[in-house]
Amino acid sequence: MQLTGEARAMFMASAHQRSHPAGAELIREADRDRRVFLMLAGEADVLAHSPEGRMVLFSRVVPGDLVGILAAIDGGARSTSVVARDAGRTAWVSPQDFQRLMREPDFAGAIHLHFVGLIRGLSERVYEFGTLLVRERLVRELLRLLAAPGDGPHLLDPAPSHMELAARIATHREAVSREMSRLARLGVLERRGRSLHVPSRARLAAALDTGEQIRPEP
Ligand SMILES: Nc1ncnc2c1ncn2[C@@H]1O[C@@H]2COP(=O)(O)O[C@H]2[C@H]1O
Repeated sequence: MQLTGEARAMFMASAHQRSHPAGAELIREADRDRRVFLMLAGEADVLAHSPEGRMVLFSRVVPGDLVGILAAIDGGARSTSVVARDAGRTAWVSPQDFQRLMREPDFAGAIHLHFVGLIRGLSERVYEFGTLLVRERLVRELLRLLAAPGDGPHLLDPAPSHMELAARIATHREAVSREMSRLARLGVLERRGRSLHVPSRARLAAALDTGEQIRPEP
């Protein structure tokens, strides 16, 4: 959730700041810590591990996002872990300061919008997991990752690994590798070094209709 404008200024007025290295566990699943973090620099993954060690990726935290709200609101344990993808910096407030901020209508309004976005995203994923094939889930996930609107060429740099994509769409790496090869054969994406090039979102979206009818661009 992006915290902007007045709500961000209110948060920063009570916040402490700290830097972290790549791989730092900013939040540990089931922990009792209840601080709320605002990402200032760097990115992080919201994730959980099954008892067998399988990773599920829920979301990506980018600069400007607020994370760690649930425990601060209900006093419960952390719902997931949040792990830094690279070196970065956060601002954090205590659960008591967060509760105080929540009594300010402007701040509470921003948090309500956050929960609406979270519920919409979760509903979309439950729908996808319940009804769609891996093939369709993968294309939808790639379209979400290609955040830029419009239909020009798009670049994911660095490209997400097949393992990461599998953790995002609740499948295994082999299934993702198979589908990525199929999409490359169709000419709707291309691996270029460490990045993934998508010439057209519309053509990638058309791959949702499956079939092998899409031809590589000349
Ligand atoms: N499905 C999800 N999508 C996005 N963010 C989440 C999701 N689940 C948990 N989080 C965030 O990750 C945080 C982990 O700590 P909290 O449970 O305190 O608060 C959680 C939310 O801020």
